[in-house]
Amino acid sequence: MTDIQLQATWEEILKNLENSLSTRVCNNWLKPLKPIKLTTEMLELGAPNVFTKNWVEKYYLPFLTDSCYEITKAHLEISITNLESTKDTETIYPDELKQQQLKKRNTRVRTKKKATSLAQSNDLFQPTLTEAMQPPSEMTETPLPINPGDKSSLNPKYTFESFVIGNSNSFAHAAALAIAENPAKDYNPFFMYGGVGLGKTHLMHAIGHKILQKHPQKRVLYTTSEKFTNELINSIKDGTSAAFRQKYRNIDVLLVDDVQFLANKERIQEEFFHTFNALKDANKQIILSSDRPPKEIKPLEDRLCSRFEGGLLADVQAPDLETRIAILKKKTLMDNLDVPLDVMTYIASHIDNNVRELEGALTRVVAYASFKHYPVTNELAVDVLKNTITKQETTVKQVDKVINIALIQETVAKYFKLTLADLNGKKRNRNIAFPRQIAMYLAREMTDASLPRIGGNFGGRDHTTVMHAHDKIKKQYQDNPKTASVIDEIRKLITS
Ligand SMILES: Nc1ncnc2c1ncn2[C@@H]1O[C@H](COP(=O)(O)OP(=O)(O)OP(=O)(O)O)[C@@H](O)[C@H]1O
Repeated sequence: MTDIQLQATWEEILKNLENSLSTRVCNNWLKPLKPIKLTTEMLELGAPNVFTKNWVEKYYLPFLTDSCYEITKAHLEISITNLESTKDTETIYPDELKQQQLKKRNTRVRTKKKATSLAQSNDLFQPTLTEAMQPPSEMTETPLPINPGDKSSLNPKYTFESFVIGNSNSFAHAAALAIAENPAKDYNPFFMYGGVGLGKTHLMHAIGHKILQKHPQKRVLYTTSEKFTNELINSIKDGTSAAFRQKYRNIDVLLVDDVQFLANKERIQEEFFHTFNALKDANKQIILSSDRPPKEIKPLEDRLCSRFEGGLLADVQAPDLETRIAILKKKTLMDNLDVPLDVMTYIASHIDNNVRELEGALTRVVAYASFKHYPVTNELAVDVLKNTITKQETTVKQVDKVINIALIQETVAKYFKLTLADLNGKKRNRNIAFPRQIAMYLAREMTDASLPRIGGNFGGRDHTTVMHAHDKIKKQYQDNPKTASVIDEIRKLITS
């Protein structure tokens, strides 16, 4: 049989496998195999590494045998050879491999125990371990190894183009872009932190995409600290630590989300520390995210904490009103949804500290409208979201008028002929700072919103800034008739 015939037969076998296995499994595990020899008795395949060989033998051999029969109508024995040079592997992990060979028979029992005791040392491991004992899951497994240019760990929707920049995330965005342009140059590691649903994951993926656009041969892997943990436990269980290390140390850009889950997991932290060092020493880019800064991840080994802090830290805060509206506008544009601006303003002014929830609210309103064949209106949004939006955030001063921070900001901005961006922005000149303080004062007086919530709506400002503005304007209202009449006039506009 010629090489071309061999290749064509193998391709037929592969194509036929797609009827019984998912594309992802075929792509990750079976397509990397190379046909070496086909006789009437056997098919010899080459695996790129020992891990793939073991994995395919363990889980996919019956599928291969069946598919071979369907194509060749012969009962072939499948033999898989590890194509990776043993010499090279030994240079990298001599101890691991020797140990593996020596302990081959006992490994399974002992490593299973080891994984179990690891798991028992921390409750958080319990579901993780259960998961680890399962056959490969398409959702949790990442391919081994990572191929150059492989984008499969990245969400195609999370790009720089779909990310809205505002005061709350401009620093993190600028840093992310700089790193994407020049990976492993100035900011390594890059550590992003901030509350839930504020765009950290989105930015991480955007970096990955951009790097691959510029350098299509780079190996980029996005993962979470939980996945890292699962894979490590799996590798201990299966005696494949060498393959685990090879995977994680043989990439150009490692993006690890939610590293706060490393807290309290000593053994995982140790492995992560070595992975981190290996990549850093090889001048590879590391990007991390967490819901809190490194110092607040506890307990976290000091050496790991100091490494996390050794690069660039960037916090991502809750977006201000303008950014929230812009995010909704972008989403409607991208998803081709027809939503009036006042509906977006209503949603954005009520859901202010989680973009995921903000997008969810928009989706619910649009879905409900389309399901019922209603037009998307403010009344509909109020109705659909009535259980999501707590009454605390708004005060109904008149029977049919809802007064909220957004309305106050819009009215004040209009009165002083400013843009919302100015009112909520960073500029401090008196013709902007004074209206801003009036708006903060009115927000405090006319709604039940808390000081931090008001501050968050004014470009992510601190509650003490709101307190100061409120006290100052309150005093002026009492002492200065001109200021008092301006405020009364604005108040009337708001309630009218
Ligand atoms: N500035 C933004 N522009 C566009 N979309 C955004 C922005 N910020 C967040 N999102 C969207 O909000 C959703 C949640 O963002 P993401 O998952 O990145 O948050 P996160 O900070 O990683 O949260 P978590 O800590 O829960 O993982 C995503 O759909 C993301 O695309």
